[in-house]
Amino acid sequence: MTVPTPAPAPASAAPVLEAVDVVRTFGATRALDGVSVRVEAGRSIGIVGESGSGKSTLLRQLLALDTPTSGEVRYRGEPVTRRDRGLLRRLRADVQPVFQDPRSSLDPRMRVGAVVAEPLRSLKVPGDHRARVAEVLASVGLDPDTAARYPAQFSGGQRQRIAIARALAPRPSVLVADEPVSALDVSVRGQVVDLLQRLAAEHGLTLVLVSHDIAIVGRLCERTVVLHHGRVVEEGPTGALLADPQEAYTRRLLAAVPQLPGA
Ligand SMILES: Nc1ncnc2c1ncn2[C@@H]1O[C@H](COP(=O)(O)OP(=O)(O)OP(=O)(O)O)[C@@H](O)[C@H]1O
Repeated sequence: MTVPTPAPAPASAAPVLEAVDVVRTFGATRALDGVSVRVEAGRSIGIVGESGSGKSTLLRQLLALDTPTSGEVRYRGEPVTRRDRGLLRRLRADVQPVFQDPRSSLDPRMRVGAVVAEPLRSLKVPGDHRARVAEVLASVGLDPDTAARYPAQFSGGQRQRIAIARALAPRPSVLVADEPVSALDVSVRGQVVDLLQRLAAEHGLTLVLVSHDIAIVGRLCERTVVLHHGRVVEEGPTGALLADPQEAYTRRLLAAVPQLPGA
C-alpha cells in the first residue's frame, strides 16, 4: 500500500485575517499601539501577554466587533469597514468566536439545540439545522439528546464543548478563541485543549487563540505573538519562542507558566 505523503506546507500561506498597524485607544489608554499580525489560512496562532496587554482588544478587532482608532483589519485581503455589509456577513459566517466562560456565553433560557443552531439562524444558513446540530454535537463528543436539555444541566467542560459546537455549526474556516479553558476546572482543561487540537486538524481550521497561559499555546499553536502594553514585542514559531525567548518580557511570562495536566 502506498501512503500518500502530505505536500510540504508553503513557507507562507495566504492571510485570512490581518491586523495592519492597528491602534485602539480608550481615552488615554492605548490598548493597541500599532499592532500588525497575520493570521494565515489553515495555521494556528497564539496571542499571549499578561492581563491588560491588549489580547482581547486585538481579538475583538479580528472578529470585527470593534473598529480600530487607526490602521486596518483585512479579511481575505479586503479592508473590513462597517459600510461593507457583504464582507462583514462573509466574515461573520467564516470567523467564529469561542469565549472564555461558557456560563455567561450560553443563554440559560435556551435549550442546547437552539443555542447551537443560533448562528445558523442568524446567518440564515440554508438546510436542516436539526441535523447539523446533531452532527456538531457528536463531533465535540456530546450525545444527540444533549440538544433537548439546558446549559445549566452540564458541567463547565461540557458547556465549553457546547460553545465549541455552536462555533462550528456554520462551518467556519477560522476559530477565534479567547481564553477558552481558563474558566474551567484544571482537571478538564487538557481535554478541551485536546478537543480543539483534534477539531482544528480534522476540519483544517485556522485557529487564533488568546491565552495568558503559554503552556496551552505551546500545545495548540504553530506561531505565537507576544503582546506587551498593546505592542508586539516578540513573534515567531512557538517551539523556538518557548525554547529561546529573545525578550526579557517573554522570559518573564515563561517563568510564570502553570503546567497543564498531561503536558
Ligand atoms: N471597553 C473598554 N473601555 C476602556 N478601557 C478598555 C476597554 N477595553 C479594554 N480596555 C483597556 O485596554 C487595555 C487592554 O485590555 P484587554 O482586555 O485587551 O487586555 P487583555 O490582555 O485581554 O487582558 P486580560 O488577560 O485581563 O483579559 C486595558 O488597559 C483595559 O483596561
